[in-house]
Amino acid sequence: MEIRHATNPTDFKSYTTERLRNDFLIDSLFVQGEINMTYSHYDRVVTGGAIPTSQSLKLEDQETLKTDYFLERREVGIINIGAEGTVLVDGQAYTLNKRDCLYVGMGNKEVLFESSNASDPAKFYIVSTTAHKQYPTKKAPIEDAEPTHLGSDSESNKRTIYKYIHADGIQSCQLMMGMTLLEPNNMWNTMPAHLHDRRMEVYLYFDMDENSRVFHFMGEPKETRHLLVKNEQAVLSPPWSIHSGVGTSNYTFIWAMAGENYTFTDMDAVKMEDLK
Ligand SMILES: O=C[C@H](O)[C@@H](O)CC(=O)C(=O)O
Ligand SMILES: [Zn+2]
Repeated sequence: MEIRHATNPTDFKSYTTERLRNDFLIDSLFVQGEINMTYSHYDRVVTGGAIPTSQSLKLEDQETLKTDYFLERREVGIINIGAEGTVLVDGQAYTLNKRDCLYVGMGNKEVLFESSNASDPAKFYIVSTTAHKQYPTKKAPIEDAEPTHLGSDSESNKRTIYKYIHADGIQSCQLMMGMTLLEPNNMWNTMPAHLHDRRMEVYLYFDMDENSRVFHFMGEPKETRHLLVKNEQAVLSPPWSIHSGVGTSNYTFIWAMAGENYTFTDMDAVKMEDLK
């Protein structure tokens, strides 16, 4: 598992493009036949991708976690962004179609990923956080997620936020997870921007063409930077950073949060005049 250390906003000001990408961009999550994970020291969030083909893939990394099994002291949210697949949780099978979410609680010893068709595999996006008690394993298709309609055509940010794992949905210790779908011809997310110094966040951008890019904006409001993000790449957002993006064409993204509180609406809006 790759380790990403935390940084502070003062040092961040001097970072080059290369340093920004090394620290905050997760550029190869999804590789056929592999499970790839990145461990961030922001709230100890593990971000991963798994594309099982002919063989199943197992959620594990004892060497990094030094626990007997992955979910000994953790919980995990899984969203399939590929074709149909199955997650086996201690032998219990959960079939996930594209955009279905599965929460697996602390204490489950074995989590296996499988694709229904090796030539058209599932793509499991994984976000795991530390946990202190077991909540029930639960599956939710996007239809069961709570929708919030935001934005407008005139601002090019008309979109729907679907919350899967949150206070009024699938219960967890600290993980919050959902998906934001932009309406066709709408390219902006999360603008006006916000902060929540109580929680870090991870964005996964997907459903993009090979040559499309998202300009993802980060940094303190008065000191912004950007990352060029391709299809199926993720960005780690420090608690002190804005997290907003604009695409060269349409895209979808999954957001996940962890930290001090469990209040989705706890966001400090950034005034346009304060953005630099
Ligand atoms: O803290 C919450 C997260 O940044 C996202 O939910 C924002 C988002 O999906 C959007 O505005 O489209
Ligand atoms: Zn946010």
